[in-house]
Amino acid sequence: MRSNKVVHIVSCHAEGEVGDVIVGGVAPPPGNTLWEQRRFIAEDQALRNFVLNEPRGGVFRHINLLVPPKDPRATMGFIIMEPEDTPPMSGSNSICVSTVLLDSGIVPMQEPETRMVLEAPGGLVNVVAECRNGKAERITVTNVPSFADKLDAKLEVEGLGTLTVDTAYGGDSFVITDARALGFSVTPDEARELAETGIKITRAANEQLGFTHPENPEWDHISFCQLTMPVEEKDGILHGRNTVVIQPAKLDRSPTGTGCSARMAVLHARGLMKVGQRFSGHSIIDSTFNCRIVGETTVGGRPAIVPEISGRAWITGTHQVMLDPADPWPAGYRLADTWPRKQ
Ligand SMILES: O=C(O)[C@H]1NCC[C@@H]1O
Repeated sequence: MRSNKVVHIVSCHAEGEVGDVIVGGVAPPPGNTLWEQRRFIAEDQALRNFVLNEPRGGVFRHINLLVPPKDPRATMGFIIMEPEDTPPMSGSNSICVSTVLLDSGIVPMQEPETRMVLEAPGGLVNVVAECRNGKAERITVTNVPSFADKLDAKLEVEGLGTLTVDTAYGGDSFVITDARALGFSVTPDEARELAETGIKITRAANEQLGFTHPENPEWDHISFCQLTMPVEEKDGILHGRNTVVIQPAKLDRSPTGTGCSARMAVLHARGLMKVGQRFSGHSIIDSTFNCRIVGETTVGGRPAIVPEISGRAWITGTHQVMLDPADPWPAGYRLADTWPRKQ
């Protein structure tokens, strides 16, 4: 066996969505801020291609790179690599990162509760981990401020007609629309069609509505389409099933922490959710994130909420990803059978 590169990865998933964590073998990328380091990773593509492309990765995979924090309040920084994007923040990935940091002993665990601050490219997030018998059993993340952008916008989508949609930011940018109006009930048998429909909606939303984060103009597109089932109230808690379509055309297996944050921002903007109220987001595989609005704030002068998301993650393995110097595909490859062109 020979290799001129070894990347050490602890694999993990949060409520079904893969969020592997690089714990060694990669030097911190250049940059004075986490955002500049994120930009380097996104533009350079070398690490992204090495770990995400086949034969080492695949379209189902998200990988997080641990980096020393730039902000002295944070214990650790992390840069999220999704199949096509290198986003400001991610709910499932932040839950995986927290779990790997604690369960693998990188950050000392305190039972029954460990608190830490993590630095994502999109800002600081507070983490409270419920820990028992050496395992971080539940991770609660106070997400970055989230806000509704456009409510009840009209969107023309080829083959679907005129849809009514909302756009919102919850650590990443969303177009949100009613799944039932499109004939879906968000069940696993619909997965392929949901993914193809969501990608069409995201493309149309980027062409017709657009999005620019008011305090970070570099985040200037809509990343995801969230297809939602109606909200129902049970015992004072709002419940909502959804699926989130990730570029190039895959569904989030988790209820999507940034998506639940964006949805709560929309509910709050409509007066349908107040500070302190709880929302349970349910995914296409019936996993759950317990969410809450913990406060109100502003982003670039517009009303915003401070969302909390809570879920569980489990380590699935460890890997040493290597490169044989004779491998003819050192950057790997993508084929459109599983990895369609980004739209
Ligand atoms: O939970 C989330 O926010 C994410 N899951 C994968 C894609 C999103 O970043």
